[in-house]
Amino acid sequence: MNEAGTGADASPRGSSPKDSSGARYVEVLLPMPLERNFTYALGDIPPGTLRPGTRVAVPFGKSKLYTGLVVGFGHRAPEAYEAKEVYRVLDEEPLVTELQLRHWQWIADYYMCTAGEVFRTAVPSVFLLQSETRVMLREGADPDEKDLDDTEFLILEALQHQPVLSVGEIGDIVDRKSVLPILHRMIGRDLLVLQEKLQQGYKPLRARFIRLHPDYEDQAALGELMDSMGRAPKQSELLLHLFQLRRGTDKPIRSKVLQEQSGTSRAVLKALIDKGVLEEYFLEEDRIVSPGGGAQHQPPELNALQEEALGAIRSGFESDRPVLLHGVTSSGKTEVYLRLILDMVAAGRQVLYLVPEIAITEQLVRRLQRVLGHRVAVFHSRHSMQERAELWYHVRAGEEKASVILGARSALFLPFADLGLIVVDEEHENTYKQFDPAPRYHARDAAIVLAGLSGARVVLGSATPSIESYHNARSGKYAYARLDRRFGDVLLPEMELVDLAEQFRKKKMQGHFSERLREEVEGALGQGGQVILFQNRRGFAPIVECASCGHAPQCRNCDVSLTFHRHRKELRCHYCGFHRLLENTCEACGNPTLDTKGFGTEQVEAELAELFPKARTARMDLDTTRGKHAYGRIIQAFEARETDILVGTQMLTKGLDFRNVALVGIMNADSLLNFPHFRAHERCFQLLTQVAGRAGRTRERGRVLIQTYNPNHQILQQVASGAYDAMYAEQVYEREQFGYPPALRIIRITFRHREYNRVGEGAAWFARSMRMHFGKDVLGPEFPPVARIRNQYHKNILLKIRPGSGLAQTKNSIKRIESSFNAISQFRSIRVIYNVDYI
Ligand SMILES: Nc1ncnc2c1ncn2[C@@H]1O[C@H](COP(=O)(O)OP(=O)(O)OP(=O)(O)O)[C@@H](O)[C@H]1O
Ligand SMILES: [Zn+2]
Repeated sequence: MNEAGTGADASPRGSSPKDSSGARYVEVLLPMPLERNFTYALGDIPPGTLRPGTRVAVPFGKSKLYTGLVVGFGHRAPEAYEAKEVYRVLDEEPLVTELQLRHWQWIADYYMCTAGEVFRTAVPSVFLLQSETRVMLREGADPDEKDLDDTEFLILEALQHQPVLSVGEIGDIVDRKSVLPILHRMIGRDLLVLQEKLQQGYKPLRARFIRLHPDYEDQAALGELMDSMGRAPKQSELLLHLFQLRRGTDKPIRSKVLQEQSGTSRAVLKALIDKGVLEEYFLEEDRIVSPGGGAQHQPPELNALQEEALGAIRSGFESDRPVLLHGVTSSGKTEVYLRLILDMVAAGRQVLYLVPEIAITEQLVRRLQRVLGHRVAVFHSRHSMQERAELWYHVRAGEEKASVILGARSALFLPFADLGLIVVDEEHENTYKQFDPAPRYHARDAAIVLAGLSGARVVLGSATPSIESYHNARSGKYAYARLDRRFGDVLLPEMELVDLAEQFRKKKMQGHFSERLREEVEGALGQGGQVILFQNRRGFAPIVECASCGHAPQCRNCDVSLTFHRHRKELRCHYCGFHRLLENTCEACGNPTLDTKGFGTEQVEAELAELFPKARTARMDLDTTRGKHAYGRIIQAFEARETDILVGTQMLTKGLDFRNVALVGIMNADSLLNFPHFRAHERCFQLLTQVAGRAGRTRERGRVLIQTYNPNHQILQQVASGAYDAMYAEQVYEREQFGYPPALRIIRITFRHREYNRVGEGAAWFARSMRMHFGKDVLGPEFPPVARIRNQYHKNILLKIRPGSGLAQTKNSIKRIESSFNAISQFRSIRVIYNVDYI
């Protein structure tokens, strides 16, 4: 089964007229991987009520209902099948703009998927009710019976008996024709919600905040109060600290901070609350918006370098090109974006601020809200569907509270009314590329196309630009601005490479800590500084091996060794989540001689407890950050200096701004160097430079220690000396030699099936056909390093596309090969997956 449906009978897409007058048919896009749109009859529906982007409920397949989008109009019935009738029109105003439809079509064409797949990804699922969608009563919903019509009443009653029902089941209970629009309306009125898979470990992060009771805001009353405090010195001390904290800010004050600052106990605070002098209240941390609405604070003055960069960006905009802002870590790129954002907001246009990972942007949210107030909204995949749906409408209406949208790659799909600027922060991050499922788009590149359609500006920012973007800047395709120095002229951290082989030989290792690293950690802590330790593997040890027979426990679904997690005494697969308890004896030979190899963050943390028993440590990796607010908690504790040493994986690298980090230690750089990928060296440079960039950002120069067995490796030398341009020159040269981007474009084609032999035969057949067209530009098929994941075998073909060889034509040829492939019965069940611009 090919992912894109049957490619054979594809009809040209997007060719039908957009004008509805006199139309009797509509062309409907369904949120599924179908190669073409379906035509439906309008029946009694007046065509004037429809526009492209309006949702309609339509039947599809055997008596199933789907939510589709009108994309065109027609006067004649389709020839191949009898058109069914549209059941209902779901929107008065189109949910999706015509500009979005054009953008989706570009994504579908470029990334070789269907517009239906883009539709499914782009629109929050709450807008896409279909027969299988499961709905339930919203907790606490208590509608007045008067406000309900008979059908609504019936639905609510049915849901009281059976808490979860599918849309199809509800359709059977009431009149099936009308159920979708009614449900959409009831969701809009907050009576129903979709059943969502609950986030694992989800708990809203609520913190206690404290304020003066409004009665005492009055000067006279306050004076009286302070006079009466004579016999309670601790209480008056605490009040004085509260006034101090309030000075110059109107941010909410956390009870905990007040207690710490005043050095008083909870009992003192409690006494004042009981007296009615103070009030305690709760807020969810990520909902804090500066009170009073509008912008509260002026942004800081830019320094001369920042002004210069700002000027360069603005003149780049004049030339209608995207601008690459290349600024070393902590050079103040964010403040420069802020100026551009303020310009745009003042002009009444919208801004999209893309970040690689939304969960770790609380710091950034706070920085933006300080200046922009309530005009910033966060689009977060962990927000409830309701919240995402609301934001959708705000963005579409161009409301003030949706002036600036901060989000990860999917925020690109919001229905902007008037988009003026897109900021792509940390543009080099590979999380901008969606890997699975289709559309496998690159958000940076799709953002540039969206900006082109919207008449918006684009600024891409990074301390370590991707080779592609820097290449585009050098060739003049992008304009370029540079920030070479850190803000406040703080020096970039001093880097030192520590030779692990030598340390072992001289017996200077303790666990995975060299003598140098131990000294530096001690030194940093001794001076009240904080430490970040980076290890790119989670868990305790990636491999468990029997010392007697050499057996290493493997995942039963994937071709990988299981990782040992000591805390849970478990072996876990990082590909499929399979886990089991670790036995004391080897499952193969029965000897109690199991040993671990390699190490992950959990082990680093355990060693720290022995080496630095007094230090307060925390760990940030996938295992410790599953809940919605887990990142936030770890980051805030580190900011508040409640943690001395933070151990983590690459999550640590993404734009965090800590003030007090004196030392960054890279536990082992070698696994990054030896990764089998044409981008390995580029990524290693980026990752290490970014982690290193967390050190010494504000006052004193920070230090970075890199432990490695390859201290003379070119890339590590380049990291240590901050030689981005040298790294770039070398990588570009190599990629030209071996034929990789940016010299060429690549498409990776993956074949996936449960049976090893079938994948092999199918991929071989496909590769042979491709070689007839493309000759030597076809590489493979090859099994990837992990050939089986979740019981599916994978095999890859890589196609290299030379400049000027017609991308569209190439894709058509591949699609034709795929049609023939699907005509061969034993191959039909093999999934074919395209990844254009595979990174
Ligand atoms: N003009 C300014 N006035 C005052 N403080 C500034 C100014 N510019 C930057 N800073 C401060 O300098 C620090 C680094 O700035 P910022 O976080 O914007 O750097 P960055 O270039 O985005 O860094 P990175 O790429 O490492 O994320 C921040 O704490 C920021 O508040
Ligand atoms: Zn597995």
